[in-house]
Amino acid sequence: MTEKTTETKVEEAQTAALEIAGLSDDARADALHSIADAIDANHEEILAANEKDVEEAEELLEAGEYTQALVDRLKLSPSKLESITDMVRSVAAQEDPLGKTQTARELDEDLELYKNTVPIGVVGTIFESRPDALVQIASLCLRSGNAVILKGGSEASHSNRVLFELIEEATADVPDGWAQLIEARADVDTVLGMDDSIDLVMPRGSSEFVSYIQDNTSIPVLGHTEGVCHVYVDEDADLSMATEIAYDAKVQYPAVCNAVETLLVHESVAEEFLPMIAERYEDAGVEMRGDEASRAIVSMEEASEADWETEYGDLVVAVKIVESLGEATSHITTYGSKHTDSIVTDDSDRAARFMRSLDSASVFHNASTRFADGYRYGLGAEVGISTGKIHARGPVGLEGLTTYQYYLEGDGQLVGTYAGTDAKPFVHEDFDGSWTPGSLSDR
Ligand SMILES: NC(=O)C1=CN([C@@H]2O[C@H](COP(=O)(O)OP(=O)(O)OC[C@H]3O[C@@H](n4cnc5c(N)ncnc54)[C@H](OP(=O)(O)O)[C@@H]3O)[C@@H](O)[C@H]2O)C=CC1
Ligand SMILES: N[C@@H](CCC(=O)OP(=O)(O)O)C(=O)O
Repeated sequence: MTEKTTETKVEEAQTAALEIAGLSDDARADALHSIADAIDANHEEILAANEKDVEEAEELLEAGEYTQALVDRLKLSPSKLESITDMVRSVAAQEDPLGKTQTARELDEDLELYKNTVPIGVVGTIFESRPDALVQIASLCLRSGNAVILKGGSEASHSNRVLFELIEEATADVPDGWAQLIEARADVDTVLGMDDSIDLVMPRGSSEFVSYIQDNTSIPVLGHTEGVCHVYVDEDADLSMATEIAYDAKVQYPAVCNAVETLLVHESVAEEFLPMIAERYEDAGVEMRGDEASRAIVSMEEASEADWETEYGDLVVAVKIVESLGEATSHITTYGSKHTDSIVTDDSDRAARFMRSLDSASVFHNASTRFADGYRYGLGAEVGISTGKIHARGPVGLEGLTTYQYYLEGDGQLVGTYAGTDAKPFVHEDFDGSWTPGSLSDR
């Protein structure tokens, strides 16, 4: 059998998008349960494929060509597979994102305007070598009635192929072609040129890569890029809490984009706090790199200017002592990536100042940056963490995969009635109600 071209795959997805949008809530949820069951039943096959990817990646890690962070994100395990299927089932359990009436407005008697959620259409996704991302993205797209083009990182190709085939087989009742796998960078370039057929491109990866996508397509792009995340330990912080948060944010999963990269510490608590966190970090093997003031308190490597803007994705953290909250927020504005930043303080006014001064997608008070995640936000899963502002920010779940349509239900009204010297005034009053196909509400 000849392999389909990328153009054919995109065309098939476009046809499927129109059909999948019409599938019932139950049909979309049932298909997700079939995906979860298929993954549960095929651990061996998935892990064998993943083993091949990991072996190849580990060779390149030894040769110094890959980072540990890449290998960590690539690796699957039985427990990771369980958490993947939990996420798929959790996406299935989410309320139907489609057909929700966001606004019902009476324009005049028997003239009603409804703003209703609908799928985006065909979504092109390009993501890093993280096989769980393929399953999360496909699940969210299916639940929200979108067709999806999936392009994962080349290091995960064996894992992605097996997972994709399982998803395809498990969703035999869903319109054919709703999910398509592409593998080469050249295929991505083809997709970027198909602006008539693709409605949105979501790239996840380095900022260079996301810029490359933005520069090479006229399709709207929702970028998901690096996380240079901060924890600021304020002068009024509970230092035990600050230690636990700084530890969790760095150590719990250092390879991911919501891990903390820079700790900012108010000068009045630095003498007490830095030795506390240094002891915990030392136990976990975290390397600290600090400014001169931090190094005068705890022995660590010197941080260079480049450290402030580096996403280590590893057990390394930069440390800086600041004189004020203003200095902390200005440091974050200068060097951060508008992903996720957190303040630890008992002073709610200062917490509010911190949160309002920053332009990051997620800003936390007394919590670890690692909470920036679709599953933890109750979205079921995430397509990724958007570092763009329009149309979705932070963890992108089902809502970020929908747009809306206006439906107007009338009874023969004409615009001429509402224009000119004897113009009839509009009512323009919102009411509680949802659109019922083809009829006016019986309020
Ligand atoms: N905010 C978020 O949700 C996320 C952020 N990230 C960030 O991404 C970075 C790590 O990603 P990394 O593993 O380096 O991923 P890369 O940026 O190297 O690659 C990601 C994907 O883009 C593809 N790609 C890269 N360059 C091109 C190109 N020129 N043309 C076509 N496709 C291309 C890769 O394909 P190929 O493998 O074939 O090269 C891969 O599928 C980190 O900074 C991380 O924080 C990652 C994921 C999510
Ligand atoms: N939300 C995810 C991390 C986000 C993400 O996609 O990270 P990554 O792909 O590793 O850069 C989590 O908390 O595991």
